Amino acid sequence: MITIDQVVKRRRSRTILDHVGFEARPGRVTAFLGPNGAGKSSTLRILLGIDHPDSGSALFNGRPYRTLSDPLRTVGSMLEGSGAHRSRTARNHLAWIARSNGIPQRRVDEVLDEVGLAGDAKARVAKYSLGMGQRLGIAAALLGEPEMLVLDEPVNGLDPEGIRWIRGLLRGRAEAGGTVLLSSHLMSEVADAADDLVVIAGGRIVTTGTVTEVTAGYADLEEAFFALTGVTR
Ligand SMILES: Nc1ncnc2c1ncn2[C@@H]1O[C@H](COP(=O)(O)OP(=O)(O)OP(=O)(O)O)[C@@H](O)[C@H]1O
Repeated sequence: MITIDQVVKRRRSRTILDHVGFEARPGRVTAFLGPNGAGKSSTLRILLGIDHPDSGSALFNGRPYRTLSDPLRTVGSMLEGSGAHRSRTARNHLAWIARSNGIPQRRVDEVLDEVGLAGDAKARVAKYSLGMGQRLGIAAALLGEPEMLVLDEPVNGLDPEGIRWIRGLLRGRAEAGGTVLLSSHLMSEVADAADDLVVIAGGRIVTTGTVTEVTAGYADLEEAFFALTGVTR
């Protein structure tokens, strides 16, 4: 269970997160949606303990990320692509993360297989496409077999087959009882894969609910997104 409560973040004189609060529950895929600059990454950085809020809290099963005793086995995360150094291979990158977190090396091959990178595992990350980098980031998130996943814009750079693949992966994790939170600025590409939606605009949560609840009264998902976020087409 992920619980974000009344998070406020200021940058210089601007309030970029204004009492942001929502939950992502076990067994469900929660999509955190909003246009560019809405505050998605800032919220997820606070959740993952990279930034501090000015007030409020962001917790995994009631605990801040920084206090988790075995973070990679509890929460798998991806922020801004793979995070791998360009000169490394995917296998080296994952093996290093596994080693430094006490995760068995057999998991490296398992996750490479799971994300479809087994055939490219020995290529340097510099040669990877954007979509392959996303798959590597997701592989790292899965290494510790965590019960919760937090992914920032995971569909970015994926082709239609990749988007279908990630939808299936996220659904599978939720069906196995996991908690899945992913952000996107593309409503249509993730809403189909989601159970619950959280929509943010201008640093404020503008709506939360199931897909049916959020889209009630609108022609379709796109219409709801544009109306709720004030983005003009
Ligand atoms: N380090 C920073 N210093 C100043 N302003 C920042 C900083 N980081 C983010 N912001 C501002 O905070 C707001 C929210 O940014 P954030 O990156 O969280 O949005 P986002 O919804 O993730 O959008 P995107 O998908 O474009 O990253 C934006 O107006 C951004 O300019």
